[in-house]
Amino acid sequence: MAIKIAIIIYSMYGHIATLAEAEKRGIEESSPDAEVTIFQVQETLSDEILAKMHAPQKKDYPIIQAADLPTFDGFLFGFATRFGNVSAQMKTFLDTTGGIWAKGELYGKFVGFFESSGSGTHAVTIINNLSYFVHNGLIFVPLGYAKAFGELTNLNVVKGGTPWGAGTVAGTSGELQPNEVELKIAEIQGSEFGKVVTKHFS
Ligand SMILES: Cc1cc2nc3c(=O)[nH]c(=O)nc-3n(C[C@H](O)[C@H](O)[C@H](O)COP(=O)(O)O)c2cc1C
Repeated sequence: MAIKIAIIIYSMYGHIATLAEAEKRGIEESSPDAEVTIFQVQETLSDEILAKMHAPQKKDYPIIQAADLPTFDGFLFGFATRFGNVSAQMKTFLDTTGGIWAKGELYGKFVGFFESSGSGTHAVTIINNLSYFVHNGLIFVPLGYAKAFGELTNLNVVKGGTPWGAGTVAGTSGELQPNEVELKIAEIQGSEFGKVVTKHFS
C-alpha cells in the first residue's frame, strides 16, 4: 500500500510554501509511490489585519482538519517563526487535535520539521515545539548532517537549514526568497524522510 505523507504549513508571505514544494519534490523523487499532500492550517486573522500585515493571497492548498491526521503515515510541518515559536495559526490547529491525542492515533508515526524566520532563528522554533509531538508519541526524523553536509556547511550564502530541518532566512521584511542551497536542503530532507517512512510501513 502506498504510504501517505502530509506536509502541513502556515505561510503568511509564501516562504514556507516554497520550501514545502521542495520537500514534496524530494519525497516524490525518492518514494515515487508515496501520496504527498501539502495542507495549510486555517487562517485566524481577519482580511483587514492581513492587509495591514501586507500578506499576499495564500496558495489554494487544502485546509487541514484534525480528523485528517490519522489517515497519514508521516508529517512534515513547516513553521513560520513567531518570536522563536510557531505562529498562533499553527498552534490553534494543534490545539484542535486533543481527541486524536487522547486516542493515541498518531503514536508511532513519523514527523519532521522545516522553518522560516526573518533573521535566522532557525532551530529554536523547532526545539520550542517538540512537546506537542512528544506527547503524541510521534517519531522525530531529523535532517542530520550526513545527507546534506555540503549544503548545511556552505558559508558562501545567507541561508537557513540546520540538522533539525530545512529552513530559509526570509529577511526582516520578507525580501529574500528561498535560494538554491535552501531548496536543495529541503529536497534532501523530503527525500530522506520519504525513505524512512517507506521503509517502516512497506
Ligand atoms: C509577529 C511576528 C513575529 C516574528 N518573530 C520572528 C522571530 O522571532 N525571529 C525571526 O527571525 N523572524 C521572526 N518573524 C519573521 C517571520 O518568521 C517571517 O515573516 C516568516 O518566516 C516568513 O515566512 P512565510 O513567508 O512563510 O510567512 C516574525 C514575524 C512576525 C509577523
